[in-house]
Amino acid sequence: MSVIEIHQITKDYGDHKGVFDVSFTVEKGEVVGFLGPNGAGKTTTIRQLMGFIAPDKGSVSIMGLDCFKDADKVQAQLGYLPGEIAFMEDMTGIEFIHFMADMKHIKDFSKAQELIDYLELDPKGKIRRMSKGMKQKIGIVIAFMQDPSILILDEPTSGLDPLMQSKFVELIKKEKAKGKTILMSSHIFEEVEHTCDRVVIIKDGCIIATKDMEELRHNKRKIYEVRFENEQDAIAFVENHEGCTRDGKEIMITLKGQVDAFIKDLSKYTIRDLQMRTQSLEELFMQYYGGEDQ
Ligand SMILES: Nc1ncnc2c1ncn2[C@@H]1O[C@H](COP(=O)(O)OP(=O)(O)OP(=O)(O)O)[C@@H](O)[C@H]1O
Repeated sequence: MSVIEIHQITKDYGDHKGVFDVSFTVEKGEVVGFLGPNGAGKTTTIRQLMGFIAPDKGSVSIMGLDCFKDADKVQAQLGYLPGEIAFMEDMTGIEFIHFMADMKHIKDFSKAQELIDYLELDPKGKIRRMSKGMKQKIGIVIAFMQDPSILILDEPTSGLDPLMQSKFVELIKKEKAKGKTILMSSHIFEEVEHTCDRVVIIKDGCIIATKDMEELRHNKRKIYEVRFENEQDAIAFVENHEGCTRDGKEIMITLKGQVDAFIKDLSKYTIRDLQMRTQSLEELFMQYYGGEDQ
């Protein structure tokens, strides 16, 4: 049995909005990234995992419990960071954290204090006067403070500065080392690359790819940028090479293998400059987002 099991769920909001026949699992100890463009259906899926809404069709379970029917039991086991946190704005940060700790029957506050210190959060002020980043840190403290074995995080680093984003990556790595099962949606490719074992990509409410991170790293293509001596040669080269783009005397092509024929063809021309770089994970994901074939 997988820790998280999403089986053929559909939640149809009409007008092609919602999620359609979505299935995936998260295994024990796995960190899975849930990626997709705005409005793709990530939060809608996560809300069904939290039991806030029921699927029209299909089923969602965590540790064998139905996420909607057994919502209370499921939620009690989870650490959850919502995409948009509903705060009690008149409370101070620390009052709100204590309030949530009481709701979750957390007696030992040491983990919460450890997280407050780690995230360099000053929780004394009123929430209504806090920045987006400070509020996000409060959300992270609340999600992690009960030391849950399963974490569901909806865009966890939204609003955090780069230093805090990398501290968050370290936090996920530590939790992963402890065997935690984590599902997190994200728009930040670097954090996904550094933390996830697998990524599930959703677009227009449907899963379009599930990829092992190692496999993705291995499949990264190489991007070649070539500056020709004269434009006519660049034009001729582009005509003979599919997927090649040109800007004046410069051409750009993305290759996976096939490099020998490319270099031999290039040698027929006078070349001013040649640069090669490995495709970033972001560029790779953009192919999925844009719907290009892999
Ligand atoms: N309660 C609702 N009623 C009608 N439409 C909804 C409802 N909730 C979500 N939607 C629509 O369903 C689609 C998926 O929304 P969702 O919030 O799941 O996307 P997302 O992948 O989390 O996007 P983002 O990255 O922008 O947070 C969107 O078009 C959204 O407008």
